[in-house]
Amino acid sequence: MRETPTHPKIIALVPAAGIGARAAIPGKSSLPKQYQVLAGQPMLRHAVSALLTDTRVAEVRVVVAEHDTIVAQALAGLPRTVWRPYGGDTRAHTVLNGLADAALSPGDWVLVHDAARPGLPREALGRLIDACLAADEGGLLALPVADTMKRQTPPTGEARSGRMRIHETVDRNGLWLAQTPQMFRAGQLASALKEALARELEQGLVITDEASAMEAAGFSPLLVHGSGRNVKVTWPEDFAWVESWL
Ligand SMILES: Nc1ccn([C@@H]2O[C@H](COP(=O)(O)OP(=O)(O)OP(=O)(O)O)[C@@H](O)[C@H]2O)c(=O)n1
Ligand SMILES: C[C@](O)(CO)[C@H](O)COP(=O)(O)O
Repeated sequence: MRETPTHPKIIALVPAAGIGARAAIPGKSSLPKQYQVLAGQPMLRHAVSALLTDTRVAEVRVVVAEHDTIVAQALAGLPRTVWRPYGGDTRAHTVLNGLADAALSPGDWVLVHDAARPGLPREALGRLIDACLAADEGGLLALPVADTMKRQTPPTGEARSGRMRIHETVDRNGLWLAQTPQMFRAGQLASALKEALARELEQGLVITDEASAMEAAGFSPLLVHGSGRNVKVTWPEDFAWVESWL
């Protein structure tokens, strides 16, 4: 990476190399969920378009699976948008590959956003950028937990199988649900992800988002109020209700 210039730029990076296993209907072959059409457009196009609504975002870089043949059509004509076939085995690998490929200075900001969150409102994106720039610290969109929280027994297992029982009620006070975008300095994020991936192998550290890698590296990312519309399409039934208000 180059030296940090006086005015760091802000780019967005969209990991879009997943297969959407949980969103697939058993026994039916389907496109990865990011290419499913919602309100006339592929979900990925909605997610990228949402990022482009803030003119401070200089570029959106989409990282897709190596043999992806759909992305060019899905994103055709969008300004300030490029895509690369460097998807990895996990989301963290995909993000790290995307960072390595981008010509970024360590001090540039990167907004990592799921392809599977097509409903990001412009105001929520703006809130995150404003908060991180003002504090000069990384952060993420998130929502305080609104429901009563239960922990299941047995502790591992398919939560949707219907064979789980309650082990205990968990105090929701102070708990948040992490969303994306998650905004960090490029240099710090790349180092944190590399370190976290090494520890994942050696110590079983779990990294499901960029913030978990940053936390493991000793940072305490800002929690910025997200939006109920910024949900992640995860299960088959999510497509219909997310589409209904896109
Ligand atoms: N190896 C991977 C895995 C996930 N992702 C991306 O990470 C985002 C959030 O992940 P998730 O919702 O878990 O997507 P999938 O991994 O596709 O879903 P599933 O776990 O159900 O297979 C998505 O934009 C997905 O495409 C990625 O780029 N590379
Ligand atoms: C990054 C993320 O969307 C934050 O909620 C999430 O951690 C990634 O999705 P996964 O379903 O846990 O793989």
